[in-house]
Amino acid sequence: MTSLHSPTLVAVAAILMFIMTLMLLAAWRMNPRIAGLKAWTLAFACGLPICLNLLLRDYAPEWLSVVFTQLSTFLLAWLNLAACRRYLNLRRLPHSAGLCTVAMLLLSGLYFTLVQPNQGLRFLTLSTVLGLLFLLSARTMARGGIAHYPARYLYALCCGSHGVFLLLRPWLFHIGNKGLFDSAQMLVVSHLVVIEAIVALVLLGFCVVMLANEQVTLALKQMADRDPLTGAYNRRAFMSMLEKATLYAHRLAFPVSVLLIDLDHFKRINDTWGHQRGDDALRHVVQVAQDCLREGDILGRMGGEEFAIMLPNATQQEAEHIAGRLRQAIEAQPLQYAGATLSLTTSIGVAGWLAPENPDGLLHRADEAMYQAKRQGRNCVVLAPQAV
Ligand SMILES: Nc1nc2c(ncn2[C@@H]2O[C@H](COP(=O)(O)OP(=O)(O)OP(=O)(O)O)[C@@H](O)[C@H]2O)c(=O)[nH]1
Repeated sequence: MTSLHSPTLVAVAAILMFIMTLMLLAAWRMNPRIAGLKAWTLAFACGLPICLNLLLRDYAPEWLSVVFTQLSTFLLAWLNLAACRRYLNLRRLPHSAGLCTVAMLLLSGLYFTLVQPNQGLRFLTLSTVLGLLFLLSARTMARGGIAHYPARYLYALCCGSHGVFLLLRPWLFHIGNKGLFDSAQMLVVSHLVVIEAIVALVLLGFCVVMLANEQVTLALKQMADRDPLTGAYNRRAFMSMLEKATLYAHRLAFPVSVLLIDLDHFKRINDTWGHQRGDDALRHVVQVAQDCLREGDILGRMGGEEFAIMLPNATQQEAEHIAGRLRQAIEAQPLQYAGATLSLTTSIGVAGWLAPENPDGLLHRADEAMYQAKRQGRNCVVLAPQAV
């Protein structure tokens, strides 16, 4: 590695940074709604001046080169952290924290250059700040569950490893300067530092593209599976999940039940209060229902003012209990609008899955029970007969 020519290495890094910035710029222009892409593009754009500064530092006064290095590397790490927070819709970083850190970096940089020259301490200060910022970015991104968001964890891994290396590299130079490394080995160490930075930034660039892709895929899946008005699953997604649940129930012999819920006299709400309030009422009912359900229960909008809930691992009796609780909750929490109260009630049909019934048959029995509830005067729960 001693045969590597340092300026060539830095020039390669500059070309790579330029390509990565263009790649992110294209990703941002194509997906301007993905939060954080703009900040990531700007962060990578800082890579280019860092490389140029490394190439030209012999031709400029040392203090100017130090100021430039501190500023551009800090901006890269800070914008990276800001991008992570924007991507996850977290609160923005306070400008005061950024300004204080950069002022501290500039002052220490100038102090260790002009007042008490000490390259080691200058390098240690900068590396520590950058390392901590990258570790903070890694910690910010690692959330949501690796199964759901693998790109976030891959990004966190790359960011975290780079952060650890940044924290360790001053010690590497410290050991070398103590006389443990000869000048050839010190050259290898400095090449290693540049190569690690190139590899880390290229990997991070690809991870950002993966993050953008992950968000687009999730948004498309959301659009395909969810009802846009209420956010509940749509009929197709609900039926597909019910089918899977009945297959598992058949194989593993556990119960599955379904509630079919219809809002009572919903036409009156639309006619009296308008379609807009009708929509609010539908959203309100979904919210109340979600609050009553356990994790793993699936709520779907089957059409109009009709909803279905799948309760995996619940017998018909347990489902009847849950339906009663839900009916009461919806009745007890009317929709408040402009000082008025919109009372809402529901008729609920309950059916427990009977092997080897198919999902349509199960839903049909719940539907029959729901119509029975309507006939019985509404605002009540009716159980489907246990025999098909
Ligand atoms: N606001 C709003 N209304 C909807 C939506 N989908 C269906 N509806 C209305 O829901 C009403 C359903 O009316 P009906 O089927 O007569 O039932 P109902 O008035 O609830 O009476 P019962 O079911 O017999 O208690 C109709 O007026 C539809 O226009 C929607 O997305 N938003």
